[in-house]
Amino acid sequence: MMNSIGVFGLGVMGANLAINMANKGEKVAVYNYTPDLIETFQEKHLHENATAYYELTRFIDSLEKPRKIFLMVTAGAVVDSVIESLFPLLDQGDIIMDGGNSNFQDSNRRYNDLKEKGLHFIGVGVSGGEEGALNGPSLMPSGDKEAYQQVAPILEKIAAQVDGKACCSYLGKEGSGHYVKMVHNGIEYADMQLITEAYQFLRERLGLGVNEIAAIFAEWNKGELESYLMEITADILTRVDEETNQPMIDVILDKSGQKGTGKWTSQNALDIGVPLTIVTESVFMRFLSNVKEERMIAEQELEGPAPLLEQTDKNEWIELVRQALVMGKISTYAQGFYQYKQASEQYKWDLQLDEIALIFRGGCIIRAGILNEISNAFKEDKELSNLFLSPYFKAILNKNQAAMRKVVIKGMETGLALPCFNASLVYYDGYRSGKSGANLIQAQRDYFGAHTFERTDKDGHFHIQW
Ligand SMILES: NC(=O)C1=CN([C@@H]2O[C@H](COP(=O)(O)OP(=O)(O)OC[C@H]3O[C@@H](n4cnc5c(N)ncnc54)[C@H](OP(=O)(O)O)[C@@H]3O)[C@@H](O)[C@H]2O)C=CC1
Ligand SMILES: O=C(CO)[C@H](O)[C@H](O)COP(=O)(O)O
Repeated sequence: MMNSIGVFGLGVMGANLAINMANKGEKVAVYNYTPDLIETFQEKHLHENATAYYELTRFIDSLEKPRKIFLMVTAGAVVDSVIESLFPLLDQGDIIMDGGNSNFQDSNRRYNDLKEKGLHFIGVGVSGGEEGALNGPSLMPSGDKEAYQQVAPILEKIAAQVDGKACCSYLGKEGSGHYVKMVHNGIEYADMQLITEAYQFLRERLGLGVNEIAAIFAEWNKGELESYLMEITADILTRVDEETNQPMIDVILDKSGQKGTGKWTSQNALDIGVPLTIVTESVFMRFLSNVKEERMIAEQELEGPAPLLEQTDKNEWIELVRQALVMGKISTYAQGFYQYKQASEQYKWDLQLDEIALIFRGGCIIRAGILNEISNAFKEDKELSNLFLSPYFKAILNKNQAAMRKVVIKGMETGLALPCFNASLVYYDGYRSGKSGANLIQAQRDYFGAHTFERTDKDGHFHIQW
């Protein structure tokens, strides 16, 4: 019997996706560039529906036509070299899916190159980590719709399911699926940083212990802040290091890694003219975290205010921080979904924002209760530009902005950097200002560079001798 799909790449994600497919009844062929991971797969994941191949030709020949091959390899040049190795073995109409965190511009190129050669390329954003890959990830596929329809029964079956709906939908042409995944990761960075800022405020300014904070986060996770990241953070804070008996969080070095998708999201926001300040601050904070040695010196050299809040009602501050976190989260999604809207218009992708929010509800790292409301907001008003203006979110922001101000001011007064909380508030105040300061910018530009300006009282572009 022929295999219905082939998985190329048996690292963390590929092996688990292959087993997910096998568990759902697909006959899966698996292959890896080096034999070690094939052996590991056979030892760890023996499955009646999964067959491992050590030779690429046999792997390809075992697949039903049109062949469906799911690549789960390191993003970047590796994807091109794998496609090159596959190309001579494939026939017209075969379908290559790339599930890695590929740059959407690479996916645009691969889509067009393969189309010219008579092959289909489907970029599939995958989120959910190891556990999601095995039990149901969020999948963000794009490419030719007809090609997608041929793989849809498999992808929609292996994806997470929420309220009877698969967390997998055709998103649009070219590399739009990888674009959606990229911005997903940007939101992920910002959400992680916002939770971290809430944690730092509670720990370093209110003086709460990790177990108290774990309990607070677990409680918050039952309400407006319900999300996977909130849930795992509460869990992380309860973990004790077996070697030192200290909270695990206190023995982890405060230098953050990153693979680049957050940075790409910010770079693209600059390219297409979107104010993505919260994600960008979170990327910058990861960079700043990495100069640990310099920060340790600066801590001794540079002055700041007394760090702890005195004579304070802790419960009142805990609630203020919760409200600030809700506002930060809404602001992050507002900016991220605004980026989707702008990208969709500029790249002519016709992204459906309500659908994107739906497929993020299960399987992925940013899954959160708020996504139902985000989907509703864009479903109710297809022209909605910014979530801030939807009735549901407007009401929350009008209520929570006062709390955000108090937390941000207290952070500044006590010398605690809260870049993402601060960026949320700056964005909120900037967005709700009918009058910006850009008239002065325009005057300056015209003064030094004769760049012209528009007037408030008549049409046209004007330049004056200053
Ligand atoms: N880990 C996660 O949580 C998530 C990861 N992703 C993305 O999925 C992709 C895979 O990630 P993950 O499984 O974690 O990574 P791993 O490092 O576990 O696996 C990488 C895979 O790529 C293969 N590979 C590396 N170099 C080459 C090469 N030159 N030619 C052919 N194959 C090669 C490896 O094979 P070999 O051992 O033979 O080198 C291995 O199968 C990445 O793009 C990642 O960004 C997406 C969502 C979540
Ligand atoms: O795509 C993912 C989750 O959605 C990966 O876990 C990704 O590696 C996370 O990004 P980074 O390593 O840059 O923090």
